[in-house]
Amino acid sequence: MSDLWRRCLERLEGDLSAEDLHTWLMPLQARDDADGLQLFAPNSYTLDTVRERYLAQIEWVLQQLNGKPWPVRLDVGSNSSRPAAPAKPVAAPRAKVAPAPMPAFNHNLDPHYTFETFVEGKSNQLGKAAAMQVATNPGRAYNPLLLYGGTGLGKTHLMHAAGNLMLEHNPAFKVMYLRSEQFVGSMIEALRAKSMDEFKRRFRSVDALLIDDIQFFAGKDTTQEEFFHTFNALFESKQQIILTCDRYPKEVDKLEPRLKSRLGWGLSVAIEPPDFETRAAILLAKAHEKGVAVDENVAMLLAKRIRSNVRDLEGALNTLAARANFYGKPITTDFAEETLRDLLATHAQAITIPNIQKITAEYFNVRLQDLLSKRRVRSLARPRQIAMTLSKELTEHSLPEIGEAFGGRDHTTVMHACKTIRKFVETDARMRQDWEQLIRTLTG
Ligand SMILES: Nc1ncnc2c1ncn2[C@@H]1O[C@H](COP(=O)(O)OP(=O)(O)OP(=O)(O)O)[C@@H](O)[C@H]1O
Repeated sequence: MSDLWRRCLERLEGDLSAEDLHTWLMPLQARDDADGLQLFAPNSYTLDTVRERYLAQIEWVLQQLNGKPWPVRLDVGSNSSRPAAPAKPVAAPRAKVAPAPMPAFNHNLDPHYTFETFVEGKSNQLGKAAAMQVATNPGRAYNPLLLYGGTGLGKTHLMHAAGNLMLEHNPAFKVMYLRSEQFVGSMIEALRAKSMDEFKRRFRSVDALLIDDIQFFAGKDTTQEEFFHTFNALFESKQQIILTCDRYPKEVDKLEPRLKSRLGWGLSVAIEPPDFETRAAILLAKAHEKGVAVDENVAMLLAKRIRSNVRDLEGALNTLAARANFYGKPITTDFAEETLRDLLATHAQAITIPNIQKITAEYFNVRLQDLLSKRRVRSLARPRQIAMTLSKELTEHSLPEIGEAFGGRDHTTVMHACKTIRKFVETDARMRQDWEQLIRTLTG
């Protein structure tokens, strides 16, 4: 094993879990030469994961070990295999083979996540528009841009899309994407190596900093402090900041108030769970992208039954595609029902009116019998309206049926509840959070 790589792994041991280290980094083979370190991954999946999750950290450690930036090249293959076929036959010994040119800047962006591959719907159109504006006019449109919402709804996708578009407009633009854990990891490493100046320079020298899932900063005081200063430096010199969070940041416990206030300086946009039509459209688009033949009936079946998030929808599609491929069968609705029986049952199970009533009552800490009673005090009326609206959105029951299930109420009462709650969800952050949390619990 290359000595440099061994030392790099030793350093990383402190920052990464043993599982991550064994799953992703140990299987890599390394070869170092004068031009940098070459890492070989056993397959492209490992390669993509290493590039996306660990490359920035590896480069950082190598820079610490070598006292200067140290290029890393990632390839599929093994140390003993020949390097990727050169364009022309190379007669000279390996040491003289010119290395492939390194990208000028390691932006960590996934090229598949673009605006073209993002399906727009009511639930995400504001987020998409804002991300496009920011990408077209970085540092000037909205700064920071914060995309927030539940898991698997496309926040990361939009963030990468913005970064990719910035690069398309200007390939020299220094965009840096990283997950918040990577920011934390780099900072811990810098603290340990007493190289905080370098750390600061590195993050402040970018044109656009994209940090995913900042809720992980909660409770990490030193990280927040450092991020706060990075934020200020970038903001003042009009460098673009894009962040994502799994909820409205004001609702994240243990996030410093001054940081929360900074996050509100630009534009915060909620990404909502997609409605039925958007789910079906996303599914067809993903199937097309993956070259999987899926007709509209199958897309509608999955979109109707899997409401939790796009990641689950995509997971179901992948399962279907793999099974269909294995058995050499076309993906019909019968095949989908059969293959995904357990999965669809799990998703269907939670979504009955009684279950919605029970979960809503628990969430708001009220008694189920009070929720269904005629009492009209506000502490009961609001949860009741929410439960009615959830029943309308998440089940196939009609307004009269829902009214009946809620203590024999008229269908106009249910209609009014739905109208009120939808308006509240759009305008009131607290209400939106309750709503999204309940949807997650019911559909997750
Ligand atoms: N509107 C959409 N169009 C196309 N693909 C989408 C859309 N929304 C989500 N996806 C896909 O769903 C998957 C999950 O999305 P993503 O990782 O962006 O979610 P997220 O909101 O960042 O979730 P998390 O908070 O868990 O990181 C990705 O493969 C993404 O491409």
